[in-house]
Amino acid sequence: MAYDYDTVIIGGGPGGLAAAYGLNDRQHVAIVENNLWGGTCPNFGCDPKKILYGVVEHKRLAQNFSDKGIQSVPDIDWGKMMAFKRSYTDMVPGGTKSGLKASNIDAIEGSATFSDAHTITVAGRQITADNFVIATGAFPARLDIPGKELFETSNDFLDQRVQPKQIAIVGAGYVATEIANIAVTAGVKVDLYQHNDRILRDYPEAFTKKLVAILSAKGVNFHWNTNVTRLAQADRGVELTTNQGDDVIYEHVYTAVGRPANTTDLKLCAAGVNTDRRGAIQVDEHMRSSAPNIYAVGDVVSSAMPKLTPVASFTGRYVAGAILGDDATISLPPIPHTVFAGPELGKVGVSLDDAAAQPEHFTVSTQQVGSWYTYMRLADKDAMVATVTDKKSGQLVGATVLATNAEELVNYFTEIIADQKPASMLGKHIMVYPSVASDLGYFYN
Ligand SMILES: Cc1cc2nc3c(=O)[nH]c(=O)nc-3n(C[C@H](O)[C@H](O)[C@H](O)COP(=O)(O)OP(=O)(O)OC[C@H]3O[C@@H](n4cnc5c(N)ncnc54)[C@H](O)[C@@H]3O)c2cc1C
Ligand SMILES: NC(=O)c1ccc[n+]([C@@H]2O[C@H](COP(=O)([O-])OP(=O)(O)OC[C@H]3O[C@@H](n4cnc5c(N)ncnc54)[C@H](O)[C@@H]3O)[C@@H](O)[C@H]2O)c1
Repeated sequence: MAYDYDTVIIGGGPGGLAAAYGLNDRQHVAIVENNLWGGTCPNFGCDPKKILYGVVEHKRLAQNFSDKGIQSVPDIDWGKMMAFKRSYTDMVPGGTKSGLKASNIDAIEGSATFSDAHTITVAGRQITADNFVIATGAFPARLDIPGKELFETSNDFLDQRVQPKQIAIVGAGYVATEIANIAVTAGVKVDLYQHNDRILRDYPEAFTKKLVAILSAKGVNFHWNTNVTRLAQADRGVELTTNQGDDVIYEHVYTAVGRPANTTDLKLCAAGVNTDRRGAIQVDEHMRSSAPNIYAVGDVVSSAMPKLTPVASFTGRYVAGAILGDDATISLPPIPHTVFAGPELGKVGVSLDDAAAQPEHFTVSTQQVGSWYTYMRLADKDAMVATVTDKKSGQLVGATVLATNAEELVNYFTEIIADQKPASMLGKHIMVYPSVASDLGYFYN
């Protein structure tokens, strides 16, 4: 049977785009998007977040140097900071769409729903394809409480035109920590409500406790072991009630309690695509769903794979190869993570908790590096680095870093771990001195 396309991709974010650009040389390809071309990362995620982060980091660094030659700490002009962000984000959807056009990929606008495994409907038009790739990402969850429609999301925060005086954030994961840091550094009063007593549960507690102390010193007011039970519209904002008896009015209350897969409107059952109980698409080791011609990539997938842009792109490229006939199963390289929280907290490979639980296999070395030259000159007294080495092979297998520019050090560690180099190779090359890379040798010698 002749289909309209060889492959149609649903979702124009990093995962979908990587799949489309992996196929367009060899196949007739279309991609469907129901919001902004480019998806979450460049429009509502990583990129705008890091633009705002770059601005507020100047204030944090100036504060660190306030008794070291910097005479006045700058104020942040929120409106100009947001305009700077928009000077980037405003270009993203148009630029993405023209790139698709130039590459002969049909860019179709509207929401896709399946009517069978080879047919979708978009804006009333039926489109058929031999293969589909679902790359619809994730959406911000809201607690199921009275007034939940009053929650705003990280999308709203990243496009907040006027500087608020006082906001509440619910949750203490990646999104909450990063927007709390941007807001508080810019001069907003921030209350953060967390249902248990820690932030960033996937990071070691010794590191997250330090980060909590740093964020508290900046002014973030943590409400631990507190459940938000109700939101209500008030004259001057939103009234937030908790099980601890708090009753406070905020200009904005942001939800940051996780991002479930975005599948509710796809009518997946019509195509025979199975999901887990949270709606994420189940795939095999070829990223293929329960319908053999339908694949899934990126944040929409049900798996332990981290929900990050480079992972979405990696899985998109992998699926393009699988559709073109490569039958190798997917194998992910070590995946680095970083929370941009002023300073950064990053990690890669074997976690400190897993290493500590297997002392016969791993050596953990934790170093307070605030007095090292690199961090001393950045006035980063809290800097801390832990490495995990495999006892038998001597290879570096994991690292966790809390420091200014941690993401750069984590990237170096990622290369060394991915290349399966012995830890003793760290620092064997000549690096620019002084730099983050020129410290590598010190972690082992
Ligand atoms: C505030 C924030 C900060 C982040 N920061 C980082 C970071 O620093 N580093 C990092 O690696 N990751 C970060 N992430 C995560 C990153 O943005 C995601 O992992 C990445 O965007 C996932 O890509 P994706 O292609 O799977 O999904 P998405 O980028 O979400 O793209 C999915 C697309 O599908 C579209 N869509 C959905 N349903 C349909 C439908 N039925 N029909 C047509 N189109 C549809 C959506 O509109 C969307 O454009 C951040 C996320 C957030 C929210
Ligand atoms: N720098 C980055 O790489 C970056 C930045 C932002 C987002 N992301 C990605 O987006 C994903 C989603 O981020 P997120 O912060 O929304 O999720 P998250 O999983 O990181 O954090 C969710 C938070 O909500 C809390 N929570 C969960 N259920 C709750 C409930 N019922 N009541 C109250 N609190 C509850 C959790 O304890 C946790 O603190 C991340 O896992 C990450 O993959 C990455």
